[in-house]
Amino acid sequence: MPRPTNDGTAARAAALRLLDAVLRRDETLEHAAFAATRGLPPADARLAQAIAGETLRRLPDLDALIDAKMARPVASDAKARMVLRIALTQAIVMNIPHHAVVATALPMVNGGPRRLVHGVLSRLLKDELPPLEAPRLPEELEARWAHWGEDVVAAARKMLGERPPLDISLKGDDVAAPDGKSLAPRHRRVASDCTVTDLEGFEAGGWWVQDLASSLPARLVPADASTVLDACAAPGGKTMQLAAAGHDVTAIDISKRRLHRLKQNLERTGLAAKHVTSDLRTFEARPFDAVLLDAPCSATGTFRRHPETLYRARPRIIEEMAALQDELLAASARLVRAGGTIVYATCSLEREEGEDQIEAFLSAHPEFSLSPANVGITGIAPTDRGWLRILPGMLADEGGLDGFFIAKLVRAAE
Ligand SMILES: C[S@@+](CC[C@H](N)C(=O)[O-])C[C@H]1O[C@@H](n2cnc3c(N)ncnc32)[C@H](O)[C@@H]1O
Repeated sequence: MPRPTNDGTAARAAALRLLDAVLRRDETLEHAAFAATRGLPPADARLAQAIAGETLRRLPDLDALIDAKMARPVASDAKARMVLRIALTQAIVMNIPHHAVVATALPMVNGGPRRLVHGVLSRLLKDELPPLEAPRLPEELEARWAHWGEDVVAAARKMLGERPPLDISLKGDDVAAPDGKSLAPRHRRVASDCTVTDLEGFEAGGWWVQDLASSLPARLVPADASTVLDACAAPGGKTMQLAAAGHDVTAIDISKRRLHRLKQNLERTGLAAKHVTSDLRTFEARPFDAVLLDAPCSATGTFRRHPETLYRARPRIIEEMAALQDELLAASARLVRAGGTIVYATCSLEREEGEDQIEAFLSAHPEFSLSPANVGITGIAPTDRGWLRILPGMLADEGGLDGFFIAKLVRAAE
């Protein structure tokens, strides 16, 4: 087990392991953090995650700066480049003194490309470094999102360079909760530079952290739906909304580990829902009045909080996710009663996981039709087709919200 250090090298080595896990092994930062920061004091673990996260936000710009100082090209996954990326991030974004940046970078390349890293880093740190406030997105992603419009891509860049706001959902109207601006019923946007567990009312359990966009799908479940299946439920943000709204909720998820977190969330908030570990595709039950399908996806809409999605969401992953969503939608159709509602959602900015998915579903299931996804929030309105497409740039003056696609599908009465 690594020993705690007071010279900062262990945190940088952990940041390097995190970056490596994301860029070379396609892991999420959250998943990679278990192994990469094991045994580190919490402050070092937090620093490692902050360095890796900030590096991933600005990778194309960091690489351009590095390349300008390299005599010969260096592979994108070479250790020298990884160490230089981490070092530059600390100097540019985190305002860490240059001597500390160099002193913690060089031990990572001892016995390796130390001379190269030292030389390039010295040349880089001599110059005035740009602030990188609106970082470029990876090239292939900028190309993929171009169809949303230049303004959307520009807004995405801006959002990537900013600290995302912290949204909370309230269990009721009179709960103890931190102050903040309310953009929707039972929503509050609070200061983001704080520790969540220190905020007012956390222990009392009257609220939970949930991006405003992520709270929209549950708002579309009809108030008179008595029984609701939360079909991909963990860790339970939407389950809690549904339970707080008074529905009889059954929450299922294929992951036992994630469902355990849902159980803990229900316990903290004192809300009730049945929970079952199950694959939705084989789940059997009497049809529900409504099914909320918050499907697994590439999660590219959450790039502000999870910048690694910008690199993980390659076309093959999107294709695999779309195939799974197709199966999950078919299972949801089987589990909703005649006259009932399916709310389908993905935190993705890819049409394959949103618009295309629903058009294909409607062709294969003529018994379903779209109902306008009106959430009654200023600035968030359904498209002409009736679904909600949440894009970068929406509610920008308020701090924005995650990218999402949400459709409300109603099954014809028999
Ligand atoms: C987007 S997350 C759900 C987030 C959750 N609705 C919330 O608001 O907290 C998608 C979830 O789908 C689950 N999942 C993936 N495949 C599944 C399947 N075949 N059946 C049921 N759940 C599945 C994953 O384990 C994951 O927890």
